[in-house]
Amino acid sequence: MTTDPRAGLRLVVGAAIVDDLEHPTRLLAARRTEPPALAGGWELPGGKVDAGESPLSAVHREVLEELGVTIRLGPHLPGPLPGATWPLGDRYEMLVWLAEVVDGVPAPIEDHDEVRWLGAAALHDVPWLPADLPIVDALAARLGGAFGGSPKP
Ligand SMILES: Nc1nc2c([nH]c(=O)n2[C@H]2C[C@H](O)[C@@H](COP(=O)(O)OP(=O)(O)OP(=O)(O)O)O2)c(=O)[nH]1
Repeated sequence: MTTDPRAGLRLVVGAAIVDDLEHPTRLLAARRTEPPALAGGWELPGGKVDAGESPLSAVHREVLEELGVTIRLGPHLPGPLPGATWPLGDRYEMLVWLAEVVDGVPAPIEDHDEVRWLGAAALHDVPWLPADLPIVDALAARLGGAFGGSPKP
């Protein structure tokens, strides 16, 4: 018998908020304040899907709670796991959508102390949480190089 090493991962949802879904030039990054082990790391706004909640409801709820904005979702940014999710360590997997703001101005209301719009040249200027690095690289590729890619070794 085989066991799926990813079975039982808790689902997290994340929004890759860009300035314009049709013509993206900047990505919104948010700096975490909690827990201490992750504080100071930059991430996509989002969070855990609550019991009985749909992933769609969860991503809208989390972004509104954290940044005070309403978003419109674009396509998924598919990850490598079976559900097109991205691995976040060995406890979580994250479903990511591209998104844009339709109401409000993003502010670090809850769980973050800074938000920043990153253009192509600055995409890797912030210390992303380790699990987010491949996601940021995929965003760069997906968006046609508008954001640039990882620095070449
Ligand atoms: N939201 C989010 N979480 C991420 C990212 N990258 C990453 O490793 N994580 C981790 C951090 C956490 O361990 C976990 C998500 O939990 P969270 O703390 O954001 O969830 P939440 O807002 O529902 O928090 P809580 O109410 O349970 O405290 O995934 C990311 O880009 N966005």
